[in-house]
Amino acid sequence: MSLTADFALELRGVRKHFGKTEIIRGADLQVRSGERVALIGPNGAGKSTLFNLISGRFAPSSGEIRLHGARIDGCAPHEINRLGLARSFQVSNLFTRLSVFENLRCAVLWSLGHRYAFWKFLADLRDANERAEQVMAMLHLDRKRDVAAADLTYAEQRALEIGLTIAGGAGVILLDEPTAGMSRSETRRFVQLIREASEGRTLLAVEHDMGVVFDLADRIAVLVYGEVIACDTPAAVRANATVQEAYLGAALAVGDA
Ligand SMILES: Nc1ncnc2c1ncn2[C@@H]1O[C@H](COP(=O)(O)OP(=O)(O)OP(=O)(O)O)[C@@H](O)[C@H]1O
Repeated sequence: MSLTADFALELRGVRKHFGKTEIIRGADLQVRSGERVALIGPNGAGKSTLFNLISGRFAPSSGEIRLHGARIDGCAPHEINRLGLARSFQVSNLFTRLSVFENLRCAVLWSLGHRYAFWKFLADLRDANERAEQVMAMLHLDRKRDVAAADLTYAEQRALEIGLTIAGGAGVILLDEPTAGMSRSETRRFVQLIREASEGRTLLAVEHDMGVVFDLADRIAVLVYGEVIACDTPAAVRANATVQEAYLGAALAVGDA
């Protein structure tokens, strides 16, 4: 099988060891453009490590990571970001003293890059204002336009955090446990918001809440001991005996309890 640009994101035989311990052990994953994939697996399976590899925080020990067909393994995080992949952390990216609007405008301006011509900056600023307003409306944060990020509710901060990735122009978004720490009703609303905001974009999300996973994902990738043991539709993954045995049986039993 050849590597192609048909996939927004592709991992081939990715390995990562820390010292003598191999944490990611030949992970393969293909995410199509516009697809929403949830990455699940038991604690310590390597989900965060995989995100760190994709976003450039760590370089793989071996294997390939491709974004729209181009190799990104070994690239710095800011280079990968410029190529259109953004990672949404749990609130850590926000400028807490800046308003909602200013945060979004900063993300747009960053994506436009620094061009040291004043006339160009003014034109960019107009575009950035418009884009920031659009994303703000999409996130239903227009009523909080001038509120400092620090004064938003937790769910609003998470929404703004996702907004930064979108305002920055990312086509591929990694979400770290998007609904962690939210109440049931917040979670329901937030899943809907993620769905709307990610329309036309590619999403890879680590999520522990199986309700969210099965509600949001087009496909579910199951990582166990550093290997992707299945990547399929929610129904197929639910019915997969190996997944049941390795992880999902226990996770669903806990979720159902
Ligand atoms: N920088 C590092 N150096 C050494 N070991 C590490 C490093 N980062 C992660 N590990 C180890 O890799 C393993 C996988 O950790 P990771 O956080 O990727 O798992 P996870 O699937 O995200 O777990 P969880 O669901 O609990 O967040 C763990 O045993 C962890 O201790």
